[in-house]
Amino acid sequence: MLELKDLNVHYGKLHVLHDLSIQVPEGQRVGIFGHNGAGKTTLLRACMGDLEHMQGNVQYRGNAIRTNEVHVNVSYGMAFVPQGHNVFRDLQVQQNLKIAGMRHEPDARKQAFDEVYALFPLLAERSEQIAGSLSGGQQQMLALGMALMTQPSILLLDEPTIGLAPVIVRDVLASVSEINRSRKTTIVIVEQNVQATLQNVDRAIVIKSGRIIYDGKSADLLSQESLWDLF
Ligand SMILES: Nc1ncnc2c1ncn2[C@@H]1O[C@H](COP(=O)(O)OP(=O)(O)OP(=O)(O)O)[C@@H](O)[C@H]1O
Repeated sequence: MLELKDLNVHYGKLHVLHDLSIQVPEGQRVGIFGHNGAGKTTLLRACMGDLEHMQGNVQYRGNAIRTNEVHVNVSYGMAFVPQGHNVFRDLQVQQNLKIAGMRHEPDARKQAFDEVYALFPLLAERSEQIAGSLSGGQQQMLALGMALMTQPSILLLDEPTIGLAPVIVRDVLASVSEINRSRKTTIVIVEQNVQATLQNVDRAIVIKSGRIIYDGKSADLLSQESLWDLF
């Protein structure tokens, strides 16, 4: 379980997140939506402890998440894929995956490789290709694969479909759902592609100016398009 209780985040004088309390059970897929600047990225960074300061309580699987200790928080089973294609462009696909799985012993790394290649056969086919020569969608698959090399129990994804063509958006979101289905990985995904994402998550949270204005089943939000005017 990921638990945020009375979370407040400021950047200097700017109060970005206001008294947020959210509980994400194991294995749930949660979509976080809202306008630019609503505080979605800040929320993900708070979950990882990737902030200078925050007030309130963030816990993952009973472990207190502390700021400035991302390396410790990762060891609790968390992985964060930030916005953009976070791959080493000059290295091969397999070298990218190897670096991401560096902390593993060889046997565990082999298992992680097998798992990633089973989920993304395209990465296996292109294991020797230079990452920078992959398409945008393929690079995003590689970024997901790299996150999976740490064998996380929760994946925090910041706009993984940004800049991708609609058909590729669907592929990336379907891959995220497949990761959840096959590995039971909890998913927290920030997205601007609201409709496509709602079809791939169980729960939707809408944030406006750092406050939760909707928290409910994604299907309910999907069927009430009038609610989309909220954000
Ligand atoms: N490191 C920072 N220092 C100062 N202000 C910041 C910092 N990061 C974000 N902000 C500000 O905090 C607010 C929330 O930003 P955040 O990136 O969390 O929003 P967001 O909902 O993810 O937006 P976007 O969709 O544009 O990524 C914005 O006003 C932003 O300008």
